Amino acid sequence: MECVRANFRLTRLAVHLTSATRFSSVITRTNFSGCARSAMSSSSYEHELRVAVGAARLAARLCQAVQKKLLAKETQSKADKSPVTVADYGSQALVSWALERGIGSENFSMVAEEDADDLRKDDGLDMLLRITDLVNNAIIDEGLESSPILTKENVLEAIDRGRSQGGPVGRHWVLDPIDGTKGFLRGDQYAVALALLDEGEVVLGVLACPNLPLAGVSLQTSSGEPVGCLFSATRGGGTMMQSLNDSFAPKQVYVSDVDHPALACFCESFESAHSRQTLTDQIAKIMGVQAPPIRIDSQAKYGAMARGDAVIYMRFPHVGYREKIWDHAAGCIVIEEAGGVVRDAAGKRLDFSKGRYLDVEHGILATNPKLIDTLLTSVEAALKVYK
Ligand SMILES: Nc1ncnc2c1ncn2[C@@H]1O[C@H](COP(=O)(O)O)[C@@H](OP(=O)(O)O)[C@H]1O
Ligand SMILES: [Mg+2]
Ligand SMILES: [Mg+2]
Ligand SMILES: [Mg+2]
Repeated sequence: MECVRANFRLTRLAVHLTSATRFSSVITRTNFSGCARSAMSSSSYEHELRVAVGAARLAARLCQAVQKKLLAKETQSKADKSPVTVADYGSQALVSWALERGIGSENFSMVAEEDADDLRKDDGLDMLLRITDLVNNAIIDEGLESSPILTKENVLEAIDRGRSQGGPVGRHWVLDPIDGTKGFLRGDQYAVALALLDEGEVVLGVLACPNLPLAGVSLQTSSGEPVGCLFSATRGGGTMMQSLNDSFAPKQVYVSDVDHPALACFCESFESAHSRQTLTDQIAKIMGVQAPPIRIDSQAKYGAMARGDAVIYMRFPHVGYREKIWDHAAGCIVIEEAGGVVRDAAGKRLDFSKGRYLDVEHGILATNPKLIDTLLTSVEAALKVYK
């Protein structure tokens, strides 16, 4: 395994900095004139990137504060039985607030995982008050305002700005305020995942991963290592990684160029309910992958892969599950701009333009261009047996 790790390191090529990627965590209050807007719609998305990084970072700080002392009463069970915490809601409210402040409210559209329905009920009031406190404190701690500015009604509105249906026309922000809520509750990996869709294409993605080791994840990852990574990508601009607390400057990252399956390892969900791990074991076996999988929660996997920690990503939900765009949009561009390939099991690119859902054939795969054909052939062979 150590030899595999050494191989990963070799794939981390030259570090380079660009002015576009020297991010500031400050969120600017900007009202764009029509003229500024058309200049802004150039392909660089520099301003949007700066605002998105600031928003994701602000939300990640709230999540970190909550994860340290989460109480049982601060978690709800949604209609589909999945968990949602004060941090999921707080993160969504903060990102919504920060995006609107930085980008402007005209034509603002956001497709986000959470909504405020349960918080509007009588028994949601305690939780709403706690979220309102958390959000205001995060804004004050960041020095963005000097006193609380959001009422509980403002918080409800900010959360519910995420109800957009997305689609192929115009711009839509895509937010998973905490991806990997189960990992978050366990004290493991999670990510604040934010992407921008422009005319149906993902053009920007940010993944804030507060618990991801800076030095990389592997089967031997130990506790006590420095953690907290932020990945960001714009279409055509590459993928950058920096530390969440700014202790080192952004550097460009690349997927592994390992071209032999025997030297590759794959990553997948920690939760076996989220992906068919017996199927992925079979695919790995057919392919000739020898290392056991690295199992971690959330799109932190996409970030880890983008910097070469793992060579392959596989996700095969159980029959009947429909993927959502916020679970993959940011991760997908982070991998593609690091030189990787993301496909469904039929070899098609993921289409984020169809609304809130992401319809994929069987599952989602990612690897480098050298291994994608072998991976797809192995998937096809395994699916014939384990459909
Ligand atoms: N039965 C299921 N099958 C596949 N994915 C599921 C699932 N139930 C929940 N998920 C999704 O899996 C995401 C976590 O991904 P991972 O398995 O990579 O950690 C969850 O995101 P949230 O935690 O944002 O709800 C959720 O959207
Ligand atoms: Mg969820
Ligand atoms: Mg998610
Ligand atoms: Mg979530």
